[in-house]
Amino acid sequence: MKQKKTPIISERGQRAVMVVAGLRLLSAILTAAALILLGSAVGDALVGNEIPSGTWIGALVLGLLAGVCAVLEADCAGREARAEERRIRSGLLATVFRQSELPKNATHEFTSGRLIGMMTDSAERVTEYRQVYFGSTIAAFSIPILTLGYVAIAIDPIIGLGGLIVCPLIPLIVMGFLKLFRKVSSNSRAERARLTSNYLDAIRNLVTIRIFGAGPRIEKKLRDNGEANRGAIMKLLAGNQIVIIVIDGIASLLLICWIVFLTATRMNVGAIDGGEAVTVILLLTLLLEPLGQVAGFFYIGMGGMASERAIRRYLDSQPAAPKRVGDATADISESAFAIDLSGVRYDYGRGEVLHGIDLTLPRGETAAIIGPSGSGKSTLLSLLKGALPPQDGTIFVGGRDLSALTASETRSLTAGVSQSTWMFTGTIADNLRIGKPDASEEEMWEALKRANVEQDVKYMPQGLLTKVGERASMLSGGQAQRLSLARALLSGRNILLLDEPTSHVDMESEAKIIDAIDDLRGQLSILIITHRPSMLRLADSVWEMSDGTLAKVSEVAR
Ligand SMILES: Nc1ncnc2c1ncn2[C@@H]1O[C@H](COP(=O)(O)OP(=O)(O)OP(=O)(O)O)[C@@H](O)[C@H]1O
Repeated sequence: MKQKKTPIISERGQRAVMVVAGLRLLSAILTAAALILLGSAVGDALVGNEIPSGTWIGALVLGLLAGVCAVLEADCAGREARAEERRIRSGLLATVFRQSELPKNATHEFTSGRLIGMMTDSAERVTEYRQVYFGSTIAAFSIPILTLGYVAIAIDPIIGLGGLIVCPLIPLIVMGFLKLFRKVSSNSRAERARLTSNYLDAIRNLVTIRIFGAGPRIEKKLRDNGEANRGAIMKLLAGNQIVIIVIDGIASLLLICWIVFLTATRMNVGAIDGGEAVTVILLLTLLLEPLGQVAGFFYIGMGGMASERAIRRYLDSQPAAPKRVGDATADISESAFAIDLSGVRYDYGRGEVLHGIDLTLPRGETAAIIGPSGSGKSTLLSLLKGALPPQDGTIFVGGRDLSALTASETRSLTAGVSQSTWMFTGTIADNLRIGKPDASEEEMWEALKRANVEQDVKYMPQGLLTKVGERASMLSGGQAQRLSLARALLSGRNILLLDEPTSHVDMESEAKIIDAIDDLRGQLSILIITHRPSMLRLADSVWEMSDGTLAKVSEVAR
């Protein structure tokens, strides 16, 4: 059975396409009516008849109405294009957020750079193509057929049918060019996507690039990418120009000559009179409607179709939106355990890395996991955080079975601090409110106090409104970690997952973080991954991960 394609454009958007097509058609019909009136007026003038007084006014009114339709078409197309663009972007963003993790593999088709390109450039191209171009193109290609049909019925069948015979020529030429330029067009898109990805990579790794003095090399690479992109665009534009010259210059000239030849011949044999001949010649303007669309086809059409295919491929490769999305923060049923794992296994696809993990963290207690690098600690934490989907064994967090939850529900069960904190460019308050959007100032100060960073913020020039800089460049590593802890506390979740929170900070900051966690003990359930012996004294139980297996090594009776 053929799989149903994921719709990129909403139902409303699809209806808008039909409205745009309808308005373009209506505008053409009104123009045709005005031209027919004018043609008959010329016919009357040619034989010396009096021109009916309403003719000019009628033609004027019809022309004005055609203009109004054209304006409405442009307005509807533009408005709906922007609305669809917003919808596509937020749909893509929601899909990205639903992913358990962002692609790490550079060979993955949808790298971060590609996703950014998709949400910006591609979303715009799709809507420009669908909402603005597609409807008017459908109409533009039907207008010559309707016009020639009218000519065949109302004026002369030979001219009408003779014109209809050559009509398919234009789509055939377009399809020929389409084949010819497909590769040029896809090359241009590939180069653009490569450039976006490489720029993003360079920006993300600025510090590393600087440390290793790799600036000139990266700069040269980006320059080469930019040059390749420019070359690809120039080739595309050159192709577009060729198409415009061929279609406009040759096809339209041939069509005009052919219709004029038929009209003159029929007038010669007396099949039509002068007025009818003039009407056919005036209607020629409508026969050239599709030619106007052809020029856009290679830029808007091909780019839009390819972007649509890429977005669909991305959406189809991602899990569908969950049916139910609940806020699972309510925690914590009657379960005695904040975390309860039994027989948990995990395989990234290259062999098992967790071999049947059993772990219990009683509510209100603190557990620490130690173990060498690569033994599986982060994998275990990723499962608990909902960054990896459960595979084998049972995982209960806050009394909830993770196999029955969506990734976002799982994520909402816990809060955490990781090795290096991500801060948004904004104020301290902005960053805290990620944890609780409606947090009051009092709540924020309380969280800062609990995270042992209240004094630091008080001494900052603008307190909560102090800007942290890009990637928290105005804060010390230790302050960023404690702010991250405050953010986790503000979220109100009562299970904390701490992934080596002191690994990148100095001893003074480490002491402050340890003090903060010490004060939280008993109030929250805390799981800490750590290499630091100083943190172990916080733990009620210490577990050791070794090559994918976990064993309890000590327990403090309190
Ligand atoms: N995304 C991934 N894809 C494939 N294998 C992975 C991935 N992440 C981790 N691994 C592998 O899983 C194993 C456990 O890695 P993990 O990061 O969980 O160890 P860790 O104990 O947290 O190490 P560290 O202390 O260095 O962070 C390693 O062999 C690692 O190579």
